[in-house]
Amino acid sequence: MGWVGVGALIATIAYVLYRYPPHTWSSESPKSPIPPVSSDSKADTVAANKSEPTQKESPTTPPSEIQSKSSTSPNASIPPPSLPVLPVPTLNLEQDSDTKPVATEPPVQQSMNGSTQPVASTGRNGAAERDSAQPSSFSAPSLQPPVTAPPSSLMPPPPPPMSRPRPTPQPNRAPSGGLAPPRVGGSPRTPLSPAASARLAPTSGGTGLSSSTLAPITPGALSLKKSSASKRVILEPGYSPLDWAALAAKPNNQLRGVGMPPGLLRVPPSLLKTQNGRKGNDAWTSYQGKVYNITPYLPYHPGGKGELLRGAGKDSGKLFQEIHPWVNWDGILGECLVGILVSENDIQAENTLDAMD
Ligand code: HEM
Repeated sequence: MGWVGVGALIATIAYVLYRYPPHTWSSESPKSPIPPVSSDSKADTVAANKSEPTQKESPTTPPSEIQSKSSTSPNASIPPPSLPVLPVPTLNLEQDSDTKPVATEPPVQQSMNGSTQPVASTGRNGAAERDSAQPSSFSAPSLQPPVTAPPSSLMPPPPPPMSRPRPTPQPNRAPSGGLAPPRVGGSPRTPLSPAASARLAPTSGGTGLSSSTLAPITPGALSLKKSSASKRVILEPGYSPLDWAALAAKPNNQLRGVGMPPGLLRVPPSLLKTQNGRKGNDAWTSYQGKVYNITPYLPYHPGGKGELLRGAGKDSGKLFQEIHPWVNWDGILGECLVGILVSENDIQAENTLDAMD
Protein backbone atom coordinates (compact mmCIF):
# COMPACT_ATOMS: atom_id res chain seq x y z
CA MET A 1 0.00 0.00 0.00
CA GLY A 2 2.79 2.41 0.80
CA TRP A 3 4.85 2.50 -2.36
CA VAL A 4 2.01 1.41 -4.51
CA GLY A 5 -0.18 4.23 -3.23
CA VAL A 6 2.57 6.83 -3.60
CA GLY A 7 3.21 5.62 -7.12
CA ALA A 8 -0.40 5.84 -8.03
CA LEU A 9 -0.64 9.36 -6.64
CA ILE A 10 2.44 10.47 -8.54
CA ALA A 11 1.07 8.93 -11.71
CA THR A 12 -2.20 10.70 -11.28
CA ILE A 13 -0.52 14.03 -10.66
CA ALA A 14 1.73 13.51 -13.61
CA TYR A 15 -1.20 12.70 -15.84
CA VAL A 16 -3.06 15.74 -14.69
CA LEU A 17 -0.11 17.96 -15.21
CA TYR A 18 0.39 16.46 -18.60
CA ARG A 19 -3.20 16.87 -19.57
CA TYR A 20 -3.63 20.34 -18.13
CA PRO A 21 -0.25 22.09 -18.16
CA PRO A 22 0.21 24.96 -15.69
CA HIS A 23 0.28 27.60 -18.46
CA THR A 24 -3.26 26.88 -19.29
CA TRP A 25 -4.45 27.61 -15.82
CA SER A 26 -6.68 30.64 -15.50
CA SER A 27 -5.46 33.55 -13.51
CA GLU A 28 -8.89 33.97 -12.00
CA SER A 29 -9.07 30.48 -10.67
CA PRO A 30 -5.57 29.31 -9.97
CA LYS A 31 -6.68 27.07 -7.16
CA SER A 32 -8.93 24.93 -9.31
CA PRO A 33 -7.15 24.01 -12.48
CA ILE A 34 -9.19 20.87 -12.94
CA PRO A 35 -12.33 21.55 -14.86
CA PRO A 36 -15.52 20.08 -13.50
CA VAL A 37 -16.04 18.03 -16.61
CA SER A 38 -15.13 14.43 -16.87
CA SER A 39 -14.61 14.00 -20.60
CA ASP A 40 -12.45 15.81 -23.11
CA SER A 41 -15.16 16.24 -25.70
CA LYS A 42 -17.43 18.02 -23.29
CA ALA A 43 -14.67 20.35 -22.26
CA ASP A 44 -14.02 21.28 -25.87
CA THR A 45 -17.70 21.87 -26.49
CA VAL A 46 -17.97 24.16 -23.53
CA ALA A 47 -14.94 26.09 -24.67
CA ALA A 48 -16.34 26.45 -28.16
CA ASN A 49 -19.71 27.60 -26.91
CA LYS A 50 -18.13 30.09 -24.59
CA SER A 51 -16.16 31.79 -27.30
CA GLU A 52 -19.18 33.06 -29.23
CA PRO A 53 -21.31 34.68 -26.58
CA THR A 54 -18.27 36.18 -25.00
CA GLN A 55 -17.85 38.46 -27.97
CA LYS A 56 -21.49 39.44 -27.69
CA GLU A 57 -21.54 40.39 -24.12
CA SER A 58 -24.32 42.55 -22.96
CA PRO A 59 -23.56 46.23 -22.78
CA THR A 60 -23.56 45.95 -19.03
CA THR A 61 -20.31 43.98 -19.12
CA PRO A 62 -17.22 46.22 -18.85
CA PRO A 63 -14.98 46.08 -21.91
CA SER A 64 -11.95 45.46 -19.78
CA GLU A 65 -13.42 42.29 -18.39
CA ILE A 66 -14.20 41.03 -21.85
CA GLN A 67 -10.65 41.69 -22.91
CA SER A 68 -9.22 39.83 -19.95
CA LYS A 69 -11.43 36.84 -20.58
CA SER A 70 -10.41 36.61 -24.20
CA SER A 71 -6.72 36.91 -23.35
CA THR A 72 -6.78 34.17 -20.72
CA SER A 73 -7.50 30.54 -21.25
CA PRO A 74 -11.21 30.03 -21.62
CA ASN A 75 -10.85 26.27 -21.43
CA ALA A 76 -9.84 26.26 -17.80
CA SER A 77 -12.17 28.96 -16.72
CA ILE A 78 -15.34 28.25 -14.86
CA PRO A 79 -18.44 29.64 -16.51
CA PRO A 80 -19.40 32.90 -14.91
CA PRO A 81 -22.23 32.62 -12.48
CA SER A 82 -24.47 34.86 -14.50
CA LEU A 83 -24.77 34.21 -18.21
CA PRO A 84 -25.46 37.16 -20.48
CA VAL A 85 -29.19 37.50 -20.72
CA LEU A 86 -30.45 37.97 -24.21
CA PRO A 87 -33.75 39.69 -24.69
CA VAL A 88 -35.66 36.50 -25.26
CA PRO A 89 -39.20 37.34 -26.14
CA THR A 90 -41.73 35.79 -23.92
CA LEU A 91 -45.41 35.35 -24.30
CA ASN A 92 -47.19 36.83 -21.36
CA LEU A 93 -50.90 37.29 -21.54
CA GLU A 94 -51.26 38.50 -17.98
CA GLN A 95 -49.12 41.52 -18.20
CA ASP A 96 -50.17 44.09 -15.74
CA SER A 97 -51.14 47.61 -16.49
CA ASP A 98 -47.60 48.90 -15.86
CA THR A 99 -46.77 48.14 -19.49
CA LYS A 100 -49.27 50.62 -20.72
CA PRO A 101 -46.66 52.71 -22.52
CA VAL A 102 -46.53 49.96 -25.10
CA ALA A 103 -50.22 50.40 -25.62
CA THR A 104 -49.43 53.12 -28.08
CA GLU A 105 -48.88 50.44 -30.72
CA PRO A 106 -52.35 49.22 -31.57
CA PRO A 107 -52.08 50.59 -35.10
CA VAL A 108 -48.99 48.42 -35.67
CA GLN A 109 -50.80 45.41 -34.31
CA GLN A 110 -53.73 46.04 -36.49
CA SER A 111 -51.62 46.25 -39.61
CA MET A 112 -49.79 43.04 -38.81
CA ASN A 113 -52.88 41.09 -38.09
CA GLY A 114 -54.59 42.12 -41.20
CA SER A 115 -57.66 42.03 -39.15
CA THR A 116 -60.54 44.30 -39.68
CA GLN A 117 -61.29 44.35 -35.99
CA PRO A 118 -61.21 47.92 -34.86
CA VAL A 119 -58.58 48.22 -32.15
CA ALA A 120 -59.98 51.44 -30.90
CA SER A 121 -63.20 49.77 -29.89
CA THR A 122 -61.53 46.84 -28.15
CA GLY A 123 -58.86 48.97 -26.57
CA ARG A 124 -61.41 50.46 -24.26
CA ASN A 125 -62.31 47.07 -22.86
CA GLY A 126 -60.31 45.36 -20.15
CA ALA A 127 -59.11 42.13 -21.72
CA ALA A 128 -58.79 43.52 -25.18
CA GLU A 129 -56.75 46.42 -23.88
CA ARG A 130 -54.34 44.09 -22.11
CA ASP A 131 -53.90 42.12 -25.31
CA SER A 132 -53.16 45.17 -27.31
CA ALA A 133 -50.57 46.24 -24.71
CA GLN A 134 -48.21 43.41 -25.72
CA PRO A 135 -45.13 44.09 -27.78
CA SER A 136 -46.08 44.56 -31.32
CA SER A 137 -44.14 41.66 -32.81
CA PHE A 138 -45.08 39.14 -30.15
CA SER A 139 -48.42 40.28 -29.01
CA ALA A 140 -50.95 37.61 -28.31
CA PRO A 141 -53.48 38.88 -30.84
CA SER A 142 -50.87 38.61 -33.56
CA LEU A 143 -50.55 34.89 -32.85
CA GLN A 144 -54.22 34.37 -33.20
CA PRO A 145 -55.81 33.72 -36.56
CA PRO A 146 -57.01 36.83 -38.25
CA VAL A 147 -60.34 37.77 -36.92
CA THR A 148 -62.68 38.98 -39.57
CA ALA A 149 -65.69 39.40 -37.35
CA PRO A 150 -65.97 41.00 -33.96
CA PRO A 151 -66.43 38.77 -30.94
CA SER A 152 -69.80 37.34 -30.37
CA SER A 153 -70.41 39.71 -27.53
CA LEU A 154 -69.77 42.60 -29.84
CA MET A 155 -71.62 41.28 -32.84
CA PRO A 156 -74.33 43.57 -34.02
CA PRO A 157 -77.85 42.26 -33.89
CA PRO A 158 -78.97 40.40 -36.98
CA PRO A 159 -80.50 42.61 -39.60
CA PRO A 160 -84.25 42.65 -39.59
CA PRO A 161 -85.94 40.50 -42.20
CA MET A 162 -86.47 42.11 -45.50
CA SER A 163 -89.63 43.99 -45.22
CA ARG A 164 -91.72 43.22 -48.17
CA PRO A 165 -93.67 46.12 -49.52
CA ARG A 166 -97.18 45.57 -48.51
CA PRO A 167 -99.62 45.72 -51.35
CA THR A 168 -101.36 48.98 -51.23
CA PRO A 169 -105.05 48.53 -50.91
CA GLN A 170 -106.65 49.15 -54.22
CA PRO A 171 -109.67 51.32 -54.37
CA ASN A 172 -112.76 49.23 -54.20
CA ARG A 173 -113.60 49.78 -57.75
CA ALA A 174 -113.90 46.80 -59.99
CA PRO A 175 -113.50 47.33 -63.69
CA SER A 176 -116.82 45.70 -64.15
CA GLY A 177 -119.40 48.11 -65.31
CA GLY A 178 -122.11 45.88 -63.96
CA LEU A 179 -121.42 46.72 -60.33
CA ALA A 180 -123.93 48.93 -58.72
CA PRO A 181 -122.77 52.34 -57.56
CA PRO A 182 -123.55 53.36 -54.02
CA ARG A 183 -127.16 54.12 -53.61
CA VAL A 184 -128.12 57.50 -52.33
CA GLY A 185 -131.86 57.30 -52.57
CA GLY A 186 -132.27 54.16 -50.55
CA SER A 187 -135.11 52.89 -52.65
CA PRO A 188 -135.78 49.17 -52.51
CA ARG A 189 -133.90 47.32 -55.16
CA THR A 190 -135.92 45.27 -57.56
CA PRO A 191 -135.05 41.66 -56.95
CA LEU A 192 -134.15 39.47 -59.84
CA SER A 193 -136.90 37.07 -60.79
CA PRO A 194 -136.01 33.43 -61.48
CA ALA A 195 -136.81 33.99 -65.12
CA ALA A 196 -134.52 36.98 -65.33
CA SER A 197 -131.76 35.03 -63.68
CA ALA A 198 -132.20 32.27 -66.19
CA ARG A 199 -132.00 34.69 -69.09
CA LEU A 200 -128.81 36.21 -67.74
CA ALA A 201 -127.03 33.02 -68.74
CA PRO A 202 -125.09 33.28 -71.99
CA THR A 203 -127.12 32.21 -74.96
CA SER A 204 -125.99 30.78 -78.24
CA GLY A 205 -127.93 33.31 -80.22
CA GLY A 206 -125.71 36.16 -79.19
CA THR A 207 -128.58 38.42 -78.23
CA GLY A 208 -128.96 37.20 -74.66
CA LEU A 209 -127.40 38.96 -71.71
CA SER A 210 -124.45 37.37 -70.05
CA SER A 211 -123.90 37.39 -66.33
CA SER A 212 -120.70 39.37 -66.79
CA THR A 213 -120.46 42.92 -68.00
CA LEU A 214 -116.74 42.58 -68.66
CA ALA A 215 -115.68 42.39 -72.26
CA PRO A 216 -113.29 39.68 -73.42
CA ILE A 217 -109.77 40.78 -72.73
CA THR A 218 -108.18 42.24 -75.82
CA PRO A 219 -104.92 44.16 -76.24
CA GLY A 220 -106.91 47.34 -76.57
CA ALA A 221 -108.80 46.57 -73.39
CA LEU A 222 -105.58 46.62 -71.39
CA SER A 223 -104.81 50.21 -72.25
CA LEU A 224 -105.14 52.67 -69.43
CA LYS A 225 -107.64 55.37 -69.25
CA LYS A 226 -106.49 58.75 -70.40
CA SER A 227 -108.08 60.61 -67.55
CA SER A 228 -108.01 59.45 -63.97
CA ALA A 229 -110.95 61.64 -62.99
CA SER A 230 -114.11 59.63 -62.84
CA LYS A 231 -117.04 60.83 -64.85
CA ARG A 232 -119.51 58.46 -63.31
CA VAL A 233 -122.81 59.99 -62.49
CA ILE A 234 -125.22 59.26 -59.68
CA LEU A 235 -127.94 57.19 -61.20
CA GLU A 236 -131.54 57.66 -60.28
CA PRO A 237 -132.97 55.13 -57.87
CA GLY A 238 -134.12 52.01 -59.65
CA TYR A 239 -131.64 52.48 -62.53
CA SER A 240 -128.70 50.55 -61.27
CA PRO A 241 -126.88 48.02 -63.43
CA LEU A 242 -128.75 45.28 -61.59
CA ASP A 243 -132.02 46.98 -62.37
CA TRP A 244 -131.01 47.09 -66.00
CA ALA A 245 -130.14 43.46 -65.92
CA ALA A 246 -133.53 42.65 -64.45
CA LEU A 247 -135.27 44.69 -67.09
CA ALA A 248 -133.34 43.07 -69.91
CA ALA A 249 -134.23 39.67 -68.56
CA LYS A 250 -137.94 40.28 -68.70
CA PRO A 251 -139.81 38.81 -71.66
CA ASN A 252 -141.46 41.26 -74.07
CA ASN A 253 -139.40 44.07 -72.65
CA GLN A 254 -139.51 45.86 -76.04
CA LEU A 255 -135.99 47.17 -75.56
CA ARG A 256 -135.51 47.19 -79.36
CA GLY A 257 -138.31 49.72 -79.66
CA VAL A 258 -142.06 49.84 -79.88
CA GLY A 259 -143.47 48.18 -82.99
CA MET A 260 -140.18 46.73 -84.18
CA PRO A 261 -140.32 43.62 -86.34
CA PRO A 262 -139.00 40.44 -84.74
CA GLY A 263 -136.15 40.03 -87.17
CA LEU A 264 -133.05 42.13 -87.52
CA LEU A 265 -133.19 45.18 -89.73
CA ARG A 266 -130.72 46.14 -92.43
CA VAL A 267 -129.77 49.62 -91.40
CA PRO A 268 -127.99 51.93 -93.85
CA PRO A 269 -125.95 54.87 -92.51
CA SER A 270 -128.68 57.28 -93.64
CA LEU A 271 -131.23 55.51 -91.48
CA LEU A 272 -128.86 55.32 -88.55
CA LYS A 273 -128.29 59.03 -88.82
CA THR A 274 -131.99 59.77 -88.37
CA GLN A 275 -132.15 57.66 -85.21
CA ASN A 276 -130.37 60.19 -83.01
CA GLY A 277 -132.87 60.44 -80.17
CA ARG A 278 -134.42 63.65 -81.34
CA LYS A 279 -137.85 64.48 -82.65
CA GLY A 280 -139.35 61.51 -80.94
CA ASN A 281 -137.01 59.01 -82.53
CA ASP A 282 -135.11 56.46 -80.56
CA ALA A 283 -131.37 56.76 -80.28
CA TRP A 284 -129.54 54.14 -82.22
CA THR A 285 -125.83 53.54 -82.42
CA SER A 286 -123.65 51.05 -84.18
CA TYR A 287 -120.86 49.01 -82.78
CA GLN A 288 -118.85 46.46 -84.71
CA GLY A 289 -121.34 46.38 -87.58
CA LYS A 290 -124.44 45.97 -85.42
CA VAL A 291 -127.09 48.57 -84.60
CA TYR A 292 -128.47 48.95 -81.09
CA ASN A 293 -131.24 50.96 -79.62
CA ILE A 294 -129.64 52.73 -76.68
CA THR A 295 -132.75 54.72 -75.68
CA PRO A 296 -133.88 52.39 -72.88
CA TYR A 297 -130.33 52.25 -71.52
CA LEU A 298 -129.89 56.04 -71.22
CA PRO A 299 -131.04 56.31 -67.56
CA TYR A 300 -128.97 53.25 -66.67
CA HIS A 301 -125.74 54.43 -68.19
CA PRO A 302 -123.18 55.01 -65.38
CA GLY A 303 -121.54 57.71 -67.42
CA GLY A 304 -124.73 59.64 -67.83
CA LYS A 305 -127.24 60.16 -70.62
CA GLY A 306 -125.26 62.89 -72.27
CA GLU A 307 -122.19 60.77 -72.65
CA LEU A 308 -124.12 57.90 -74.11
CA LEU A 309 -125.93 60.18 -76.54
CA ARG A 310 -122.61 61.24 -78.02
CA GLY A 311 -122.77 58.10 -80.06
CA ALA A 312 -126.38 58.43 -81.10
CA GLY A 313 -127.04 58.20 -84.87
CA LYS A 314 -123.45 57.03 -85.62
CA ASP A 315 -120.86 54.50 -84.73
CA SER A 316 -119.76 54.52 -81.07
CA GLY A 317 -116.93 52.07 -81.41
CA LYS A 318 -114.17 54.63 -81.09
CA LEU A 319 -115.67 56.47 -78.12
CA PHE A 320 -116.54 53.25 -76.38
CA GLN A 321 -113.03 51.86 -76.72
CA GLU A 322 -111.47 55.09 -75.59
CA ILE A 323 -113.46 55.29 -72.36
CA HIS A 324 -114.19 51.79 -71.15
CA PRO A 325 -112.96 49.05 -73.41
CA TRP A 326 -113.43 46.54 -70.58
CA VAL A 327 -117.20 46.92 -70.67
CA ASN A 328 -119.06 44.03 -72.25
CA TRP A 329 -121.20 45.78 -74.77
CA ASP A 330 -123.20 42.81 -75.92
CA GLY A 331 -123.62 41.62 -72.37
CA ILE A 332 -125.46 44.82 -71.51
CA LEU A 333 -127.16 45.81 -74.75
CA GLY A 334 -127.79 42.40 -76.21
CA GLU A 335 -131.54 42.81 -75.90
CA CYS A 336 -131.33 46.18 -77.67
CA LEU A 337 -130.01 44.84 -80.96
CA VAL A 338 -132.21 46.06 -83.79
CA GLY A 339 -130.25 45.20 -86.92
CA ILE A 340 -127.02 45.14 -88.81
CA LEU A 341 -125.27 48.02 -90.50
CA VAL A 342 -125.22 47.86 -94.29
CA SER A 343 -124.04 50.25 -96.97
CA GLU A 344 -126.30 52.51 -98.96
CA ASN A 345 -125.56 50.59 -102.17
CA ASP A 346 -126.72 47.40 -100.60
CA ILE A 347 -129.98 49.05 -99.65
CA GLN A 348 -130.49 50.39 -103.17
CA ALA A 349 -129.84 46.95 -104.66
CA GLU A 350 -132.29 45.39 -102.31
CA ASN A 351 -134.89 47.97 -103.17
CA THR A 352 -134.32 47.27 -106.87
CA LEU A 353 -134.76 43.57 -106.35
CA ASP A 354 -137.88 44.15 -104.32
CA ALA A 355 -139.27 46.33 -107.11
CA MET A 356 -138.56 43.61 -109.69
CA ASP A 357 -140.52 41.15 -107.61
C1 HEM B 1 -120.98 57.20 -76.96
C2 HEM B 1 -120.84 56.12 -76.21
C3 HEM B 1 -120.45 56.16 -74.77
C4 HEM B 1 -119.85 57.11 -74.03
C5 HEM B 1 -119.33 58.43 -74.54
C6 HEM B 1 -119.74 56.65 -72.70
C7 HEM B 1 -119.14 57.35 -71.66
C8 HEM B 1 -119.00 56.85 -70.38
C9 HEM B 1 -118.38 57.54 -69.31
C10 HEM B 1 -117.77 58.91 -69.42
C11 HEM B 1 -118.40 56.76 -68.26
C12 HEM B 1 -117.84 57.08 -66.87
C13 HEM B 1 -116.47 56.50 -66.80
C14 HEM B 1 -115.85 56.81 -65.53
O1 HEM B 1 -116.17 56.10 -64.53
O2 HEM B 1 -115.05 57.73 -65.49
C15 HEM B 1 -119.02 55.57 -68.64
C16 HEM B 1 -119.16 54.51 -67.81
C17 HEM B 1 -119.82 53.39 -68.20
N1 HEM B 1 -120.39 53.15 -69.40
FE1 HEM B 1 -120.34 54.27 -70.99
N2 HEM B 1 -120.29 55.44 -72.61
C18 HEM B 1 -120.75 55.11 -73.86
C19 HEM B 1 -121.36 53.99 -74.23
C20 HEM B 1 -121.69 52.97 -73.37
C21 HEM B 1 -122.41 51.82 -73.74
C22 HEM B 1 -123.03 51.56 -75.12
C23 HEM B 1 -122.48 51.06 -72.65
C24 HEM B 1 -123.13 49.76 -72.50
C25 HEM B 1 -123.05 48.82 -73.40
C26 HEM B 1 -121.78 51.75 -71.61
C27 HEM B 1 -121.62 51.28 -70.35
C28 HEM B 1 -120.92 51.91 -69.35
C29 HEM B 1 -120.61 51.31 -68.09
C30 HEM B 1 -120.99 49.92 -67.63
C31 HEM B 1 -119.90 52.24 -67.38
C32 HEM B 1 -119.32 52.09 -66.00
C33 HEM B 1 -117.92 51.62 -66.24
C34 HEM B 1 -117.12 51.55 -65.01
O3 HEM B 1 -117.37 52.31 -64.08
O4 HEM B 1 -116.22 50.74 -65.00
N3 HEM B 1 -121.31 52.92 -72.07
N4 HEM B 1 -119.39 55.64 -69.93
